Amino acid sequence: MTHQQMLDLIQQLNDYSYAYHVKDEPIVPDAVYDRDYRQLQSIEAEHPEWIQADSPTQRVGEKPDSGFTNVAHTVPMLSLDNAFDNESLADFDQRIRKLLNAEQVTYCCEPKLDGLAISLRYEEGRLVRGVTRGDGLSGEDITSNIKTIYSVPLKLRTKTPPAVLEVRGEIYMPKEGFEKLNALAVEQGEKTFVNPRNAAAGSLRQLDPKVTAKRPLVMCAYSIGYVEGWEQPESHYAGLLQLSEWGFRTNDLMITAEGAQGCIDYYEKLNEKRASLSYDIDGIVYKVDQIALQNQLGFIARAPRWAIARKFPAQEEMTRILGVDFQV
Ligand SMILES: CC(C)(CNC(=O)c1ccc(Oc2ccccc2)cc1)c1ccc2c(N)nc(N)nc2n1
Repeated sequence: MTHQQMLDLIQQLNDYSYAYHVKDEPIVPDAVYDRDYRQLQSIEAEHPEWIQADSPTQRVGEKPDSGFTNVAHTVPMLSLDNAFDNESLADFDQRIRKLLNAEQVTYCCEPKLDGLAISLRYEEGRLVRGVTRGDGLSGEDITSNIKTIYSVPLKLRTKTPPAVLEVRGEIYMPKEGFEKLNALAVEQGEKTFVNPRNAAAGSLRQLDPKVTAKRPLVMCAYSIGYVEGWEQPESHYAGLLQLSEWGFRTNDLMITAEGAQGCIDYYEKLNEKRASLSYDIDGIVYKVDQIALQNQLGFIARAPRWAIARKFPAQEEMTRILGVDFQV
């Protein structure tokens, strides 16, 4: 096989993986993926000098020699103010309309996944670093573990990537993967995790990427952070669609809605769906969709004035563990 044929094989395998892990629409049976993957492994064994950074064989590397280093975020990872009821959502909308002197504001409404926040840095379209949120100003460099997650693209799916792109998102463990992981832990007489969020956190804290690679982790993008050499779209929602084209998983339940009522309707709808989702959510994040309006509104201390989280009632851990509903 020639060098170009190997490059085509890498592209083919990455296309299979994008379809399966990002779009949830597999285009080949697993056996085909495995056969092509093994073929790539044997070519790379024959020609190590041909190995590419975005080859799927490069997802599971060696342990970092000593722990995780601390890295400063280029742009802080901000926290969110909370709204606890519909009235405070209405107050949020009213405050914004007043500050903007606007009749009605369009919001981007996104499920708030119950996982860990992460910031990914791409240079010329290639993944160079993955950093945990930490205290918002700096976090731990867990790149070796991040690379093992199939829904994290090793290379952006575009020939004209931004010079620098930082993407923020959530790493989470779907409920089914969580149940299977705990069942296996019980079988092996090991510690079980209390909930998917803790299981995801524990999996990302592993020093050995080979352990993380065996954990069913998913990454969902929710924000463009720092960017260089690319004209950002005017709307946050359009920015997320662009991320999806570049190879990131975004949440298919996100919508744009008009005003406080649109946000309240979305809350009621999602609250009904919540128990049937394949992953845990702990609320909704509402964001002013127009970037120019976000910039006009700015931030209060470490939270944006233009975004707010609306939490669902805490899901009783006992309900989860015993499956008995304690809501009286
Ligand atoms: C809105 C934001 C706080 C992200 N945005 C930022 O972190 C952020 C950070 C600097 C920004 O601009 C600055 C640039 C320089 C200095 C200060 C701010 C803008 C946004 C946020 C936080 C958590 C989220 C979550 N769990 N789920 C979803 N779905 N969305 C979320 N969105």
